[in-house]
Amino acid sequence: MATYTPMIQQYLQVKADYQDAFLFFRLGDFYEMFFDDALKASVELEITLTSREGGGEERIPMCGVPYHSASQYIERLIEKGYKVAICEQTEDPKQAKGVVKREVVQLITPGAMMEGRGLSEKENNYIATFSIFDQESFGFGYSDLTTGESKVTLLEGDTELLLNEIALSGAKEIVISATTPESLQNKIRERFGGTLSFEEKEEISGSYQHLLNKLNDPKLSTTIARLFNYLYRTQNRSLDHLQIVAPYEIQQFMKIDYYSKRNLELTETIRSKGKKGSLLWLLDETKTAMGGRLLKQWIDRPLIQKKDIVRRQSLVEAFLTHYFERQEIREKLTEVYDLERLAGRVAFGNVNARDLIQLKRSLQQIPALKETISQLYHDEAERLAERLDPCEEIVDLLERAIVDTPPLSIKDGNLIRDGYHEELDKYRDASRNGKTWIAQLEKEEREKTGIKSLKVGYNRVFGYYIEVTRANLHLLKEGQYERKQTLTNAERFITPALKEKEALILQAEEKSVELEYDLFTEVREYVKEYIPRLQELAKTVSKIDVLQCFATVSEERHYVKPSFSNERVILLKDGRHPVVEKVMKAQEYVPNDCYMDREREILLITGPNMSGKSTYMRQVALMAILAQIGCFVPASEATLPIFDQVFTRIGAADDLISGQSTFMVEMLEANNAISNATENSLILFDEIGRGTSTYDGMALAQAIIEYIHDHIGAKTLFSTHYHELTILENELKQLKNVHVSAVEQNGKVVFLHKIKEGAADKSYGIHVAQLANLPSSLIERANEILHNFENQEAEEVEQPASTQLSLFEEPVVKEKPLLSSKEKRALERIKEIDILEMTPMHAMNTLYELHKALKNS
Ligand SMILES: Nc1ncnc2c1ncn2[C@@H]1O[C@H](COP(=O)(O)OP(=O)(O)OP(=O)(O)O)[C@@H](O)[C@H]1O
Repeated sequence: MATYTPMIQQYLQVKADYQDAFLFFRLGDFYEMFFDDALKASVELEITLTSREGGGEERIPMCGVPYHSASQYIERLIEKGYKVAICEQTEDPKQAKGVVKREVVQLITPGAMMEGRGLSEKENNYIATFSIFDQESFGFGYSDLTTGESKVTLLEGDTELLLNEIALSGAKEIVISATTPESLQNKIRERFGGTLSFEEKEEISGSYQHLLNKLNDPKLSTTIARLFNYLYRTQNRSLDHLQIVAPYEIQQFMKIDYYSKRNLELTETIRSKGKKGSLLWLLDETKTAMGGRLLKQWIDRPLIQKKDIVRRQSLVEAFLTHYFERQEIREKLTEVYDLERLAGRVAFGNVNARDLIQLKRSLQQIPALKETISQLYHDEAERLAERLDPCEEIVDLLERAIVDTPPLSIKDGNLIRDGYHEELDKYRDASRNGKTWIAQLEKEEREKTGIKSLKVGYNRVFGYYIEVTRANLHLLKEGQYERKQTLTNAERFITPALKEKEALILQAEEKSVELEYDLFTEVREYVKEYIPRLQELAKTVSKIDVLQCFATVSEERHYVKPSFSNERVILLKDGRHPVVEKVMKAQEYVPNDCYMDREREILLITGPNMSGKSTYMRQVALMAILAQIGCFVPASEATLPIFDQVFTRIGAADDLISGQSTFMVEMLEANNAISNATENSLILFDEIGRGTSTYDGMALAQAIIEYIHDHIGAKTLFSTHYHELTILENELKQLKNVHVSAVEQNGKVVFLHKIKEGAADKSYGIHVAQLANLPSSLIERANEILHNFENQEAEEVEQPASTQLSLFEEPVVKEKPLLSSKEKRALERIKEIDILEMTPMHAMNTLYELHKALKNS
């Protein structure tokens, strides 16, 4: 084995504990990386790879980043899903015997970071954990280190339920025990690509025991303890901002599985995976980062208790009907900084004076906010107003202590106000007096020497000096000043008195900078005591923000307050798809009604491609979700049941990740809906069965519809291309046909996007293909084939037809060659020939022509 230098040995020792992270090893002004870390980091960060001697036989690969700009490199690695261990010198090099002691002071990971580009201000940054109690019982929890929130629940069900919760949380990192089955670990990696981290310690530590007070099941406590142990171990600092852990039950909320959530594009679009184009994007009229995060949480978990929904609705109404107050509230909210994350940074110790000024400004908005909310004259709103805590003590302290525009750095002074601290004022006086003395000196020396251009200057190396230009040097007496530095055009001098003052000034300045830092830390510690109050305030402010946001969107987009039916009735008049409506120009969107009750549990939707079937189905689901998060809905009148669950099978864009065939995913999702839906659920099935052969698909589609009809009774919107299925209306009492209308004008299809009763009479697929500009010869050919199919069908119908489609027997399809138009013309010609009237020559010629025509067909 190579005998490395002591420093490299130290590196290897530290690195051994952080195998899965890049080790940023502090050497002077750089963080250096060695060996494999260096090879990998030089590629990932596009930095130069060098090497150094390290005692071994070969040179050691090395690369490094400057200490002062390290954060941007760290962020880049974290964004790519890596972890970074920060290893600092932990003793003064002057006192070190041998190699300076170094330790990892913080592990930065995708789920545990306090600042940086990877953090989106309107999104939580969750780190999750789970414990496996037995095959069908799991503990699942998650925290946001930036805000200090944590939640935990017990899940009774199979691993799919667990995977679904993980997916819904959107966690960037999952902390698990190394004993977690390999297959489950792989599934998590495949499906979510999040970083996995390991922590074995489940014992509850005293440092956070008090945060578990609300957890009445030890399983909940041990689950979240694993996560806290990981955070305490890797962060190595105060986590005083962690809040009391909130238990939750998934049954308290509308259940929308991860895939349905994606299909409905609730928080991101399927294609771009971005927020733009999602329901969240449409709704986001929040003014604060905290409000933005809460909005996303509300969309992720719609309510199912009528009283809770109605409470939100009535607040939204109060905000909506008070236009001017709402505008004022919105204005005030714009001035409110991210109190939640700020509280986290105060605890973490990385808050600066500018943050504190922003905290002060935010808190200064609270009294006016309180006042305006009281003017809504609404009981619930009044309760919100009462909970707004202006934390006057902090405002007062910050007002007295910190200057209005402090610098970014907290180590260079100029942060603390005059008059805040006597000793600091003394130092400042000393320094100011010294400077006045120097200004005075300049004046006196000019008079004394008669040199008008004589000046007193300062630089870091020589301190204060008197500068005289070369041309004026002759005016100085011999030995008047002590020569210090010669420049091309001037000489610089000092005097003992100047140096004496300089010492006083510099000493005072140094002392005041030190003192300012201490005072700032004191202020920060004081603010730390207020973290729980700030967090409470943040919660109330974010709630107000989301409620005003609902009111704003509802007003701007003309939404109505839905009422809730205990009779499981859906009545939507002039319903619109909120997002499609927004991206379309005004008035272009065609509103549609939807009526469903106990007699109309299933709507079978037919209509041409592109006519708006999916849009219609989605708009019903989105309205249900909007209603259950407490927002108003895009319709002129709306009554809805409270749905316990929403299931969808729409589109196929998202199936690639799981590595299953589209059809398999389609069936898995259908199964998921069928086995979990109740009569209080909403099911959207968009062209189920399309992924297999026509007859298979049709058979499955029909069987699924029958099953839902006979055994579940969930409200179901089922769109299909199989016109044959429309006869089901005759047999299934609660199924009704509706269609999206289209008309044909001059051989082209015009979509009306209007939902009408009854089945569509025609499919317009080829017209749509024409719209998509497929070659005209191809379109012509498709029309021909269609024509043939239709003739063929007509012939088949002439045979005795069964009233129901035969589902499980292979239907008899006559083998018939399909003829091209040329062939058809040739046949027609043969039919028309009167052979008896032909000469042999004429017959030969005709045969030749027919052969020629058919040869190229
Ligand atoms: N009510 C409406 N008003 C105006 N435009 C609409 C409406 N509904 C849908 N559209 C427009 O029609 C397009 C096609 O809609 P959608 O995807 O819902 O059709 P589809 O019938 O489900 O089609 P396919 O059968 O091919 O999946 C949408 O992108 C939208 O631009």
